[in-house]
Amino acid sequence: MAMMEVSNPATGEVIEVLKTDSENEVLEKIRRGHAAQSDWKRLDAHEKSRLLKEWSRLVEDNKEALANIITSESGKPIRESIGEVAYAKSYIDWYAEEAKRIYGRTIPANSANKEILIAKQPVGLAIGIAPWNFPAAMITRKAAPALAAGCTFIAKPAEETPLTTVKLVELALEAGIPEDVFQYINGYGHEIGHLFTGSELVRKISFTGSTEVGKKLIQASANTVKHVSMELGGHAPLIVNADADLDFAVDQTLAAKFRNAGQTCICPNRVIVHESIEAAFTEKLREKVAALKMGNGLEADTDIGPVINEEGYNKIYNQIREAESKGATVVCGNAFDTDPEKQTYFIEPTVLSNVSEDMLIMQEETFGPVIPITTFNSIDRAIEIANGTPYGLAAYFFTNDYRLGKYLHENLEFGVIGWNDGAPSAAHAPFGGMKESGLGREGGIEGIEGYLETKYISIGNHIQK
Ligand SMILES: NC(=O)c1ccc[n+]([C@@H]2O[C@H](COP(=O)([O-])OP(=O)(O)OC[C@H]3O[C@@H](n4cnc5c(N)ncnc54)[C@H](O)[C@@H]3O)[C@@H](O)[C@H]2O)c1
Ligand SMILES: N[C@@H](CC=O)C(=O)O
Repeated sequence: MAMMEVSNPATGEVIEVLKTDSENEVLEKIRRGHAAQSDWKRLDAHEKSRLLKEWSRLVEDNKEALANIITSESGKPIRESIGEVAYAKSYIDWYAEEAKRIYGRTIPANSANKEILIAKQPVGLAIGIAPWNFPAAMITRKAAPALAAGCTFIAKPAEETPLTTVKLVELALEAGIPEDVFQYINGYGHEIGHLFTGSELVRKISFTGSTEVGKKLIQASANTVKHVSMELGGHAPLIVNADADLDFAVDQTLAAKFRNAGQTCICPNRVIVHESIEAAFTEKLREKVAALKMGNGLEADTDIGPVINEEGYNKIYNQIREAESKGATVVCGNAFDTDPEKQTYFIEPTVLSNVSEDMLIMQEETFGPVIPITTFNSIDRAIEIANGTPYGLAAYFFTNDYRLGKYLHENLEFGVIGWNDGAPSAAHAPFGGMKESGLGREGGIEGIEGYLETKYISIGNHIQK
């Protein structure tokens, strides 16, 4: 029997040892999820809605416990984990309502004795594969619309953070959602992924994670032509124009960048500031960044926790060192506190200036607490830098000029835009990326569409008077 150790990235302590599902157990859960599909699909929409609302109530009642689990297994500061539970719950609340709003329509036919009706049906068993950086919200953002649409659902959490999913599923079952309707599978994605993509019983894969794994899943899903939605990596630009409200832009940059120690898919990774305000912006940012407290997320005053693991740490470390070797200036930070024996990896929040586009940090997703600052002197140049990436998830800009804002919005190739807003995510809005950042949208009315088939019936031979 294979076991999986879950440890706290801030202390290295093992929190729990979980059994992983064997190949047969994975296939059995898929079979059970598929078998439960027809009853769940038939359950009336108001009852599905009620069950989701009950799940939401239990999540609220258990928010401290859930937040503690999130912080213990991911290292995220506890304040942020409380925020993540509220964010995760907001998806359940939204889709509890949307369950009752899966509408069809009628189309005028091209003959008097015909009628065309359009209906929506659940796609079938869906598997939701989630990353470690938002272990609660990335599960509810998939499970809630799937269940609301009438799909049975299996959650596959990241190997670093399975305990949040275990608790969320326990609460869902306590709420009355039948156990074969909502299951989880525990295991290493690269070992069991082929069982999901290879099964004809799985009709949809909803994945959030790296672009590299997302591409593999799209390819492997082609054989059985599954529905896929892909929320993949990002490399968000943040543009600050000369007319921006500087203090506001600095505060929003700080909040957007250092959430979860910079390990958020929509964290600004490339700060592009008008050359006339670079010195003032950088100095204000330096002051605030230097005041952030790094430490164990379970301590209430921690602002920045550790990065998740050695691989993440090495990537960030190399990006900083490579930028320095090519002439970047360290404005603040650049200290490392690691204990490879305990597997704890802390990186002090760092700001780099004099950054150029040939540096790795401007080309690869960072997923860490580092802000590289570069400058522009014309808005088209800022757009060129911003769009110069295969990623297209989120972009931010700060300007009070309406016409400029509209121009930026039209020309930035990103699915989520924050205009004078460093926190654009919301359960009621369609989150997702362009280019290599993904396919499909999660949240909003769009977020349930990916779990629905569109079917039409053309009815002929009406009685003619
Ligand atoms: N676009 C978004 O909404 C969004 C949100 C959060 C994170 N992310 C991205 O996620 C990445 C960080 O998360 P990560 O390191 O956990 O990503 P990852 O791709 O390594 O893993 C994500 C999940 O995929 C599973 N997995 C890995 N290989 C698999 C395979 N071959 N088949 C099936 N499943 C497999 C893992 O077990 C994990 O559950 C970053 O690139 C980040 O930008 C994107
Ligand atoms: N931070 C994202 C998720 C990706 O990391 C969100 O705001 O939903």
